Amino acid sequence: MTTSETTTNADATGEALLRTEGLTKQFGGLVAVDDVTLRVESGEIRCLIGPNGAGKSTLLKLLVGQLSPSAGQVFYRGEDITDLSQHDRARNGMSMKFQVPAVYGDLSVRQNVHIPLQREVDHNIDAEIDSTLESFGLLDEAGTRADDLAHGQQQWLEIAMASALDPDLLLLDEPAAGMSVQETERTADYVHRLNDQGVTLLVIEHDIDFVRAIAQSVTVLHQGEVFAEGTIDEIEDDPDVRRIYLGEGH
Ligand SMILES: Nc1ncnc2c1ncn2[C@@H]1O[C@H](COP(=O)(O)OP(=O)(O)OP(=O)(O)O)[C@@H](O)[C@H]1O
Repeated sequence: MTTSETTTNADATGEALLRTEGLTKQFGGLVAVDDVTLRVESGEIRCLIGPNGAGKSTLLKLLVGQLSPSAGQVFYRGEDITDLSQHDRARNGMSMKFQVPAVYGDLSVRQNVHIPLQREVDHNIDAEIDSTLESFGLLDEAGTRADDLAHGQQQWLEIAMASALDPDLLLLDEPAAGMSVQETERTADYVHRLNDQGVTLLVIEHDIDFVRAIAQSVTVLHQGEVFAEGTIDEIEDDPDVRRIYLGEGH
């Protein structure tokens, strides 16, 4: 098993941006997330990998407040946010893009990006939408119905929506799923640019080339537990990690 001290960006108080303590989620008799204690440091790009059913999506939903844990706590900037709603977590700077694209298919690309921004009392909202669309290569598609976008563009639209409110922490569930090599590379560029702008990212991904392109550190989940942590090289060289992936087809 690998452990590493590759991430040392904790803030001046030594506090991680996001931290969990013994986080656990049971569905009936199934323990989907099992006693997970994890730190995500401010400024890092962390990838969360693991075989199918390892508990990755469930863990992200616990972090963002879409699910309540059976046990354990979530801390954000040192504050216990376990009982905060998803909305309140978003107001504190956490944002998430889910695995299944959740754009509003009947609305235009522009209207979709307007949704997260509509509470803003900013007179420059049109300029803000334009700039967000431009950042994700979608300005020419502003008037297109979201349902009529290509799959990759829908994924980018969702990342655009999740990043429209300038989150400090962005959680992405398989942002490159179903993308071509070129689209995946572009998604990696977007992730890097968001990170350069100060966004901390926690990304679930199966595509190891994408993980290699973006991850500064990697956490491996297996059967709901943290199985290994380290750099991508350490993780790929870890015989125990290789073993749990054998026969998984990833
Ligand atoms: N709402 C739910 N009710 C019951 N069981 C669930 C629920 N959500 C997830 N599970 C189960 O919890 C386990 C972990 O699922 P989860 O989707 O978190 O895994 P994952 O690592 O994201 O998998 P994948 O890589 O296939 O997306 C699985 O056995 C899954 O069937």
